[in-house]
Amino acid sequence: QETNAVTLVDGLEGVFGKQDGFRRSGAKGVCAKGVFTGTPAGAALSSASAFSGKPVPVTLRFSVGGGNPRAPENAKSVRGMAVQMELPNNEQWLMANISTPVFGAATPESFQAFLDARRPDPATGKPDPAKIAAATAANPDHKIQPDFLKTRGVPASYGAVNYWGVNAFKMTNKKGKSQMVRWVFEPVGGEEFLKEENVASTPPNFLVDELKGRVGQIPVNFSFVLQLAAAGDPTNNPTVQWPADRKTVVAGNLAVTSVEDKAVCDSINFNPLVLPKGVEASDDPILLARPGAYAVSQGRRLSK
Ligand code: HEM
Repeated sequence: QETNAVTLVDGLEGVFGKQDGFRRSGAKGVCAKGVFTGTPAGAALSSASAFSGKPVPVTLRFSVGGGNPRAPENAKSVRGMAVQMELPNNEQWLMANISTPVFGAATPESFQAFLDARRPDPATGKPDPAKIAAATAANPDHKIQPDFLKTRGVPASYGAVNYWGVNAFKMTNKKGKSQMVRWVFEPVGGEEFLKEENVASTPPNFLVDELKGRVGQIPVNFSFVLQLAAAGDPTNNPTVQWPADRKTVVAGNLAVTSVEDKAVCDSINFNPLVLPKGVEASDDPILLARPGAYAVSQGRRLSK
């Protein structure tokens, strides 16, 4: 069977159920506003106006990975931060970043197999462990993201965890020089995780109030860090990290300034291929599969 935008969203609905009105992934979340300010080091890599040094208004959406609108937040699951920058000349830069440096599958076909194996068995209402084991054996890339999550705690705040872009992108500067990059938003105050002994007693819905409190009390800032590929680093596999010693550049700062009503984000589809001049997609098949699936999900959630 062919894998496409519809089969992928059907796969998400198969795992999480049809949750009318909610995103088919990142279903549980909260909207926010902020300001992005680029650095000269960013401008040296990309001609994008985001790096002009002038403050850029942004709409943000923080979320919990997956299609469950009631997902518990005291769990070692994926957190998301989606970003919509409003740039001059009607340009936008949209991103949807996650709290792991890798994705759960290397290709759309492998992600389809990951989802299909986790669809609950109608007889038991639960996924069949044998099907999951068979899918993992056939697709060893399924192990990489869960293995990473096991090495981390439960994020203590939407405002204090790293958010990686995961997919590779191409940046081109004013001189026409191009460089493949990956990015990560790193909280300026460092990452914060719940103490193991406090996880069980932490309420399953603490993240929105925590973020409101944090934004009201302290600056909530992230550094926007670019990792520069060297020759031969793969740009088409979101489960393979580049070596940790690759050069990094602080290309900007993101300040989260307010928490907003859900409605502010409902109409936004954080299509990661809406890019400004100076930034282009890589050949990563997962990246290229995302816009179609997001559009199918958006159509379904806005119509029902
Ligand atoms: C083929 C692979 C993927 C598929 C099929 C997929 C599918 C989806 C869908 C259907 C949505 C809901 C969109 C909406 O209703 O507006 C979504 C949201 C999201 N995805 Fe993906 N995704 C994929 C890969 C990724 C990757 C690689 C990342 C991270 C780099 C990512 C991060 C996110 C985030 C953070 C959200 C929530 C965005 C928001 O707040 O609106 N996804 N994804």
